[in-house]
Amino acid sequence: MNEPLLPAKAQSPWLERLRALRNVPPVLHILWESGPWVVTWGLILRVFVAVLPFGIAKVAATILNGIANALHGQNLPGNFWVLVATEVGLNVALGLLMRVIDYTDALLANRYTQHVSVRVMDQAARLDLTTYEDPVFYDRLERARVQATDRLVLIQQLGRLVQQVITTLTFSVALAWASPWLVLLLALGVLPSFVGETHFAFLGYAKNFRQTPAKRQMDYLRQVAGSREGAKEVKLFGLHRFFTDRFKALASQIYREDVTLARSKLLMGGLLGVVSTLGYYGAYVYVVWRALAGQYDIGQFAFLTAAIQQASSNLQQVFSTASGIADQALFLTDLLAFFEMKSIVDPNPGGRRIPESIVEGFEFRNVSFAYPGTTRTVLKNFNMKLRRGERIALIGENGQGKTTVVKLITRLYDPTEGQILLDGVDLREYSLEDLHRHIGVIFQDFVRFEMTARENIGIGRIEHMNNQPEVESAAHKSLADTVVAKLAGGYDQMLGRRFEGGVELSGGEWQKIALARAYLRDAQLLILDEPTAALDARSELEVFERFAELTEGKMALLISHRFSTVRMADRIVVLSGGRLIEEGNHQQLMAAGGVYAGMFEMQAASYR
Ligand SMILES: Nc1ncnc2c1ncn2[C@@H]1O[C@H](COP(=O)(O)OP(=O)(O)OP(=O)(O)O)[C@@H](O)[C@H]1O
Repeated sequence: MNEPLLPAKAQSPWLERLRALRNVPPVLHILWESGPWVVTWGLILRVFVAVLPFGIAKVAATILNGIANALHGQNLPGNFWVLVATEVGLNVALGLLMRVIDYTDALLANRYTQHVSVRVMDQAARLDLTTYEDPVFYDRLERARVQATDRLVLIQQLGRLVQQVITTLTFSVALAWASPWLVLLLALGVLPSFVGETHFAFLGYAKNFRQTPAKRQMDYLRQVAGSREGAKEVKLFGLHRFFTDRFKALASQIYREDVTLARSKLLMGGLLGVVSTLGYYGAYVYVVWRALAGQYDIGQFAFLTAAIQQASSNLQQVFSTASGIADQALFLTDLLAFFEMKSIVDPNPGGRRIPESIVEGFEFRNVSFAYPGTTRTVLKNFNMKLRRGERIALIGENGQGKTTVVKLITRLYDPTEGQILLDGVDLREYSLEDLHRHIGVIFQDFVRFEMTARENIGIGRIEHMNNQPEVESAAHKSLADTVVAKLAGGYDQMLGRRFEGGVELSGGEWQKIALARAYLRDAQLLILDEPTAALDARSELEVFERFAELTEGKMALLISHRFSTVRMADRIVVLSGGRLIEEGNHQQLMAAGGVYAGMFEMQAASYR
């Protein structure tokens, strides 16, 4: 997962390019899935459009011969005006069909974008947090996101390729019929520009690949300097210039690389273009020469020059479209690689069901843990039990591993060593989805969904989102009802300022809304990480009085730095350096006079 798809400077562009073509079949598959009917119709129309130019040139040649004969005193052929009408009809049909093709391409691009965007979202949700820690993953996700949209070009190119191949074949057969040299001359002229085109397409991709980390940084700077969240600090700390300078430095580095590539493309492209023009005119002069020798009548001459023009430009387009597809296929490497990524945490969908009524509870047994990609052990031989009906408070100084315990019990990560047991069975043996169904958790950095108040609460239990009495009861338990009462739109009030009509809440108000989410869940284990950090003293006391009633008979894990909250727990676990150093209830720990007692006294003293 960690190795980049391409080295910083690609060593073997041709090999990479050929390998990228492996992406075409899966992309065709995705296209087909996005809209089988649109694809089929698009193809049928392309075949018509591909053969029409041949018919048009043939009819034009016959018309020309008719005119030449008439000028030499012979009668016009009987069907002359029918031919003229056919010529006009074919050209009108061609124009119309091209428009219909544009329409089907646009439809397909729309469906493709939607289909792929949904797949990207599904896949991002399936992947575990471990994957999100990895910057390579982030770069890939970023590229995959871009690749999910804006693939109209690829769709058009695939369709055009079919069309161009057919048109080239029809005219090439006609030319080879007249003289195989003509086809050879044209092919020799076109080949060098194909090589040039694909070479630059590859260099372009490699460049974009290299630039992704810098572009991600630029996006970040743009966002932080221009967002509502960043605005306060950017202004007050005078960070504007600092951010723009950093942005400009990155932008000019990217600009230099872009210009270098564009220049060499201009030089080489121009040179190779001359070669193909020479090939084209070589074939043309050959036809002129044979016409002068009396081997072609005027109709044949006109047809052959049209055929040279059509075969040459279509052949050239076949190559450039193919190289464009290879180029686009290279870009899709990331999208497809992203689709194939697997979670490290095994969701075990067929695993055991969580008991409807947990008997013994959870147990951390000799658990050690280091975050992926790091070597520092955050938890060391950690042992802790959480019995049925128990309310545990986890305390410790910053960075001692409290939130990490929550991430492990919810299996956002798995322990590096040791086991977490639920009713004596390793947590990994249970279905992850079922585990999550039985846990209600609100993290310290809970999400403020820019949606309505009802949705913000309902997210705790999606199926009950529209069950008004339940949403209201959860809101009452967490004091969110007092927040909602002040909102003009009540439960349907949009929260946050991103969307029209939204109102911003204070930190404590958001926290009450988030708490309601946990209460709505009706889980066997309720986990609150700093649940009252933003609440005022009165709210905190009220929340906890209710909390005690609400968690009766359930398990609760509470992380807090406020001892007024902590002392209500049945058992307090003190973490230090990733180890459990003390445990007991408030009275026991105070009597023991250890770390807890010291911390408690310190906080109490600061209030006196
Ligand atoms: N995603 C991560 N990747 C690497 N290290 C991490 C990650 N998250 C946390 N850590 C490290 O793990 C240690 C424990 O973090 P944790 O969040 O569990 O602490 P905490 O006790 O909850 O702290 P606080 O009281 O500040 O919330 C910290 O030193 C932190 O740097």
